[in-house]
Amino acid sequence: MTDISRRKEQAEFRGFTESVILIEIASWKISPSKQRNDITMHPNSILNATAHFSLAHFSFFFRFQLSKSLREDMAANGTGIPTPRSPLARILTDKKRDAICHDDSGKAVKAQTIDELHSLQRKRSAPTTPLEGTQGAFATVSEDERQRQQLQSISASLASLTRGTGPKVVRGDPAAKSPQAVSHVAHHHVEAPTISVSDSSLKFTHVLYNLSPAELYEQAIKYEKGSFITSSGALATMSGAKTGRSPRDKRIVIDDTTQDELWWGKGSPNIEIDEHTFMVNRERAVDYLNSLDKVFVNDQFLNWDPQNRIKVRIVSARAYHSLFMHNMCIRPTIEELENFGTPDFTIYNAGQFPCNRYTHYMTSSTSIDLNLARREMVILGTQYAGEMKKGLFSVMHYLMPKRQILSLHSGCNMGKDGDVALFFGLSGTGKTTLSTDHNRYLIGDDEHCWSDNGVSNIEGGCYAKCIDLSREKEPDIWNAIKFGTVLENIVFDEYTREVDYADKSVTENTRAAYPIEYIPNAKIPCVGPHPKNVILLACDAFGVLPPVSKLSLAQTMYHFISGYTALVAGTEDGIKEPTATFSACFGAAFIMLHPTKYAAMLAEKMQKHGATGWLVNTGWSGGSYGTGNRIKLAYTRKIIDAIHSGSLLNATYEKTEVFGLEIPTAIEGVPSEILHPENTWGDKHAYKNTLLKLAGLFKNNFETFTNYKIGKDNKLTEEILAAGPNF
Ligand SMILES: Nc1ncnc2c1ncn2[C@@H]1O[C@H](COP(=O)(O)OP(=O)(O)O)[C@@H](O)[C@H]1O
Ligand SMILES: C=C(OP(=O)(O)O)C(=O)O
Ligand SMILES: [Ca+2]
Ligand SMILES: [Mn+2]
Repeated sequence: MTDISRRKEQAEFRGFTESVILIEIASWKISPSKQRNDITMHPNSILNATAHFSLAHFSFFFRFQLSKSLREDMAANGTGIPTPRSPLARILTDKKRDAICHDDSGKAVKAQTIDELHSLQRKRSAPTTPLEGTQGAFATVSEDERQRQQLQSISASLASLTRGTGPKVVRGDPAAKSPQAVSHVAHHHVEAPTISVSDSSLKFTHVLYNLSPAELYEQAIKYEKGSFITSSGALATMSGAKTGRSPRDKRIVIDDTTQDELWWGKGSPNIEIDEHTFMVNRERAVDYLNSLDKVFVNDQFLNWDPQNRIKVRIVSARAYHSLFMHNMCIRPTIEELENFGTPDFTIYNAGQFPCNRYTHYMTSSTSIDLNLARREMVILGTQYAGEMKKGLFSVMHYLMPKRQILSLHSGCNMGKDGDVALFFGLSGTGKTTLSTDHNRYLIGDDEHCWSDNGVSNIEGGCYAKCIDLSREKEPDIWNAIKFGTVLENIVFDEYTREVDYADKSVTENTRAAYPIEYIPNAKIPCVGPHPKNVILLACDAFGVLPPVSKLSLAQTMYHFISGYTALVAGTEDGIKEPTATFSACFGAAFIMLHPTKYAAMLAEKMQKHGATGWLVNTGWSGGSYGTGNRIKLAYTRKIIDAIHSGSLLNATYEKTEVFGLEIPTAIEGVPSEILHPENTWGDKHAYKNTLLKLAGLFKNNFETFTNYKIGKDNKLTEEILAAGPNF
């Protein structure tokens, strides 16, 4: 049914119900009834009440229910006249005061005014830790003092670095004029600046600190255009002009330390800016945020490994951003929040405000700037929330390797026997889909750390692609899209608020961000033992990589450093060719050090813990994009099952030409003929040409890495160089 005809039908249906009820009410009015005395509410009152509702247009469902039962009744008694009985609950009238109805069913509410009545609705949260005992830094301070310190810390975050003082901050929504908020005003400013400084120093910045999802929903719906509640309870939002990340606008401050430590130059995601430019953008963001009525502040954690937890503060202007990060970072308990102290890293998200293109190094109106020395990130000119998530991931790619911990752009899950699998892959290759597995515990879908103690998730939530999402194929993700979940850039039915996941009108990159515990078999805390399987996912739109191959350690390293995937050319007209992407470590956009540093750590850990590497093609089979088809998700899941169970380790293998990949001859639940891609191609000549073409692309890409040594071992370096395609 088209949208227009559906709406027309809905309108007609409403019109129909409306006329039915008017007829019904009219017939009630004229029908004499013996039992009239028993009807405790005069039908005229019903008439008046209903007519009133009808005019107000609020009572659609009420009226629908009423008219439906009346229609059923008329059909049942065959008279066309409803049996005069009240469809509503009985209300007893006072016999003595005839014809006057009053409700004496309950006690009167203890309130003199409507405002007083409404003040009863919300009970104060009982958040505070008992002050006695060993509760950390704040154990000896009063609740007032603790709140003062917290506001001072936020004021310090928001301070202009040229004016020397922080803004005056006050807790709470400026729209809610509660006496408590006013009392904070008097006590909690940082310093009293004189009027000569500037008008901005006279103004208060209201801080909405770690709001709950319900509060953030209210903020979003009240103040942010494009915020709606969908039929499943998720919050639909729009990210504005940018519906994906802007890697070319990412900038890293180059200083004496980062100059030597980071990966710069060809292939690197790190484009430099100087310290001064960072400060210019930081000031721009801070001034913008302080000019607003209110800002959102989230204090949260990264990394479930308690020894390597990072405290992050996110200052943003939108409830959307605050709820997104609430879902994506680890949520502190009330006690943890009270003892939060100073953050290790701060994001200033002024995404609605552009950067100034007259500023040095700026090539567009968008800038995402990272300053590792200051431990700060500034976002200007993009509201896409994924920038915050992946920006923090970049930070972890710097901080963790310094502690000998490997940071991984991978999904991760664990079987009932404690067998852990990692799923590496670029965007859209299946990390989220395949790590979310009903038969296994989900540790995380995107960002992990591998330390001497095992694996830990960096995040507290998942960020799933929603395009063409179906309940049947991905039930756990489908069911996670409920109250609390942020749905970005999706399209929904105006009336029913049902999401149309097939609709790409806004973007193909529609997303859902939800807390990890929305997945029923999430492993909380999100940590696990050392991985047994390392699965490299490539969505090969050329259709020449096998659905699965077993890799040697050298091959695993070769493919890890290559980081290949091929995306379909997209929906644009005329472009038929798949486009190969090589992204070192399956996440070149986020790594900070040279790829070989991560590769060396991965090799060492895989060797030490005896993990097996696998290459899984979640892309095309039977021809390239345009001729063949994407490998069925059900088959990929069977392949992954066989890896997890260990049965694939013992399969019979044959070696492919060119890439030298070991491919199994049979897997339970997967048609054997698809396991060798050549079998699925009608045109064998085309297959060979495409295979050679892809091999050439691999070779070209790897040239940049041929001069590097991987780890301390010359032997491994040579093996890795030999592990690429041979032709
Ligand atoms: N054979 C397959 N294996 C994995 N994903 C598939 C397959 N076929 C289709 N898909 C779709 O591809 C997308 C993979 O995206 P996702 O798991 O979010 O990737 P990532 O987390 O790596 O960015 C999902 O929309 C999924 O439904
Ligand atoms: C959020 C992202 O991750 P992924 O697509 O890998 O899930 C991203 O790349 O912007
Ligand atoms: Ca609260
Ligand atoms: Mn993902």
